Amino acid sequence: MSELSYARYGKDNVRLYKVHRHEDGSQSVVEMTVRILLEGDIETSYTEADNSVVVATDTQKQTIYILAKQNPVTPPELFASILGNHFIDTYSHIHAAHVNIIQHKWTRMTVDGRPHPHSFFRDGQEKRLVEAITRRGQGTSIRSGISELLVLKSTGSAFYGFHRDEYTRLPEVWDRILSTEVECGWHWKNLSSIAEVRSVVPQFDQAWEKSRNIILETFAKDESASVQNTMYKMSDQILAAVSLVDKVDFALPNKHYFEVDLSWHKGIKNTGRDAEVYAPQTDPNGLIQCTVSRKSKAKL
Ligand SMILES: O=c1[nH]c(=O)c2[nH]c(=O)[nH]c2[nH]1
Repeated sequence: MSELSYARYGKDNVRLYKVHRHEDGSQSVVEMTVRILLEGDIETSYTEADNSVVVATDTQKQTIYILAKQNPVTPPELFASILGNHFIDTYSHIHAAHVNIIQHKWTRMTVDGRPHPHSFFRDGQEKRLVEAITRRGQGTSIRSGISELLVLKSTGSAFYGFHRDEYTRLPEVWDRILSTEVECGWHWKNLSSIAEVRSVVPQFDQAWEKSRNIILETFAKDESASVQNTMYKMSDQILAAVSLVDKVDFALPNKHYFEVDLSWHKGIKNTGRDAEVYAPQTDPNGLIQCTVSRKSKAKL
C-alpha cells in the first residue's frame, strides 16, 4: 500500500563551544551549531518499529562533543568531514552522513590598543557555513559558505533598461541605494577521503577569506547595473581565485529603500536628486539567485 521513499534522521541545533588555550596565556574560542542527518539501512525503524538499526540522536550529539574534544573543530570543513567519516566508518549500515555546521562570530576585543587575550564580542550576525555530505565509497562533497552578511551602498548602483509593458510601474534609476544580505556558497571538488580533506585544510580558511573579500570589494567597487550582474561578477572572481572550487551559488535579497515624497509639507524637495530621507522596506523584497560553474574544458 505504501513505501518509505525518503528517510534521514539525526540531531539538529547541537550548540558547541571550544576553547583553545595557547602557551602564551591567551585563548581562542569557537562557537558553532551542528546538524547531523544519517542515511542508510534504517527503513525498518520506520516500517517495523525496529530500533536496533537506530543510532540514537542522543548518541549522535554525544559523539559531536567527544570528537570535538579529540579533534580540532577548525576549519569547520575539516570537523564536518571528521564527523561524517566517523558515522560511516563506525556503523556499517549507515551509508551517508549529512553534516551542517554554522560557525558564529566571536571577534577578539581590542583593549588599550591591544588584542585582548580572552575577551570577544559578537561582531555582526554573519555566519560561516559548511554542508558536508560523506557517502560510503564516494568521499566527501563540501559546500562552504557565508550567510547573513548585511551590506549597503548609498550610491554606485543603477537599474534601467529592463523590460517594460502594461504591468510595469517601476521607473528607471541611474542612482539608487543597494542593500542585500549575502548568502553565498562555494562547492569544492569531491574529496575522495578524509586524508584528501586533511591535505587541503589550509585552503578552507583561505577560500573563506578570499571569497569574503571578493564579495565585499566587488559590492563596493562595482558600478552595479543590477543585482544579477554584480553577483555574477562575484561568482566569476571566486571561481578564478579558488582552483579547487567548481561551482559558486548566491542568493541575494534586494532590500528596497523607498523615496518619501514630502512635497505635501511646505513643498519640501525629497525625491530624485533631492532625496535624503528614505523609508527602508522589510517586505516584499526582490530575491535574485544564481549558480555559476567552472566551464568544463573542451574535450580534445
Ligand atoms: O537589480 C535588480 N534586479 C531586478 O531584477 C530588479 N527588479 C526590480 O524591481 N528591481 C531590480 N533590481
